[in-house]
Amino acid sequence: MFKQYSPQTAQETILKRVPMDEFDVPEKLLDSIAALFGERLTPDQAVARILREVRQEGDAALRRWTQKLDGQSPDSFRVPEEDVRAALQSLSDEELNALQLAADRIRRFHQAQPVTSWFTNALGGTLGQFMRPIRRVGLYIPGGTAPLPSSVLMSAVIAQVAGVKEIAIVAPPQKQTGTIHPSILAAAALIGITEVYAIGGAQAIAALAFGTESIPRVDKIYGPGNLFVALAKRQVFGTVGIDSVAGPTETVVIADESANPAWVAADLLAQAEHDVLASAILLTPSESLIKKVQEEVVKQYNVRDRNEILEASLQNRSGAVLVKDLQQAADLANQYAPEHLCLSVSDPWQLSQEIYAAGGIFMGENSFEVLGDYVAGPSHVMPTGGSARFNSPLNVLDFVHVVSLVALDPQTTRQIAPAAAIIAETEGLDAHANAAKVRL
Ligand SMILES: NC(=O)c1ccc[n+]([C@@H]2O[C@H](COP(=O)([O-])OP(=O)(O)OC[C@H]3O[C@@H](n4cnc5c(N)ncnc54)[C@H](O)[C@@H]3O)[C@@H](O)[C@H]2O)c1
Ligand SMILES: N[C@H](CO)Cc1c[nH]c[nH+]1
Ligand SMILES: [Zn+2]
Repeated sequence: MFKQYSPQTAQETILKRVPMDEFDVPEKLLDSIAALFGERLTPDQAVARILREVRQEGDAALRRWTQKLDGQSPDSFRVPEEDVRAALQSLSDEELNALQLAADRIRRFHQAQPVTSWFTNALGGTLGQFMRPIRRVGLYIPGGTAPLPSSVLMSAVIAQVAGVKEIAIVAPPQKQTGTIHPSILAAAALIGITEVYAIGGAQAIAALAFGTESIPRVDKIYGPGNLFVALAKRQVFGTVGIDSVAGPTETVVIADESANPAWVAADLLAQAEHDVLASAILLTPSESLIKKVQEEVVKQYNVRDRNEILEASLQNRSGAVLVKDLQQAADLANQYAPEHLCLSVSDPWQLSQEIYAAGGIFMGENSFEVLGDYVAGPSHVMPTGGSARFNSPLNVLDFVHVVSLVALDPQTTRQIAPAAAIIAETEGLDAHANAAKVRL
């Protein structure tokens, strides 16, 4: 169930990075797409069709796809504000306290992030950069396999820290109740957000990107989601901003003999339960640790009711790789650029010096990854699919943008305008040159 690989076979299989639209999608998922769309389409093609239809037809297409994919035909997508607030009653004090603790830690962590406007007088007059919050943002909250109220906090609190004025949340309606899971609504209410829409998947991303009769479009879309959500975000980029591609969860654990095999197995299983396309990979120079982890995986496998998902994700994109040494483990991890990288080794600080491509590094067994999912402080919305080579976990900078400020004094203007005129003439742009010369 949790196979062993050599570094070479791992690189050809579980560690191989392919663009998201070329994912080796399980046959069962392709069959479900064919049944839903009436023809055999790749996930990327299916997403393109949903986006096109919502863009052209607005709410009508949104309703049609919500019916097809989530089995609901709502009169209105907006969850009434009183229902959002009332959801707080659905949680126990214990649950509310845990969410409050998480929200407080996420807020304090992000308030410590330096994000400041700055100015200089060194170039004549004043030049600088204003940091301005993005005006209206849309946050996707996953809810297909499991409702994730933690994702509300892991994105919305950061938007609040950045000073975003309008925050809209979308999450899929539950098949059983026809509306969003109350824990998601309660997490929104807990931090004072009440603009919530019960739509999910690619159709929700389309609504946020293009706007519909009932959903005003946003300036930038954030948040994690399954393959359909991630592909949709990628396809609408340009029409709106997106944070990053935060698709199916990935965890790499680098472990040595000092690691506790039961804990390593628990951490791998935890992330494998997210999605049939999730990946959970162990890199270790210890064959005996692999054996023990494999035994533990089997022992701990019966985690609640997620066996079907676990089985698929452990088969598809997961496994243990027997490496030569920890340096080779670090090299493979850097090539793969996982969302989460857990260092269950005797000296994680030393090994961390070798790592340059990962969404987040979890140092040693006290800092296990599930704490990062919920309460540590940094956002759990992290880049996947290899995009951790160039993207970052969600943070305050994602919710602001730079506006340049040019306020020159007359003396500097006179001094630099001739150079502007010369460059304009070099470019053959006479009107530009003229605009500089008429000042001289
Ligand atoms: N990278 C991160 O930071 C991060 C964080 C949290 C969660 N995640 C990931 O988020 C994902 C959550 O996925 P989920 O499925 O539970 O919820 P989801 O809300 O992302 O997706 C559910 C929606 O997918 C659409 N959908 C389902 N099957 C479809 C099909 N065959 N064709 C077209 N659309 C279809 C439906 O509209 C449904 O509403 C997981 O992959 C998890 O690993 C990632
Ligand atoms: N592991 C996910 C990030 O990839 C975040 C999450 C939410 N709830 C549980 N886990
Ligand atoms: Zn998780």
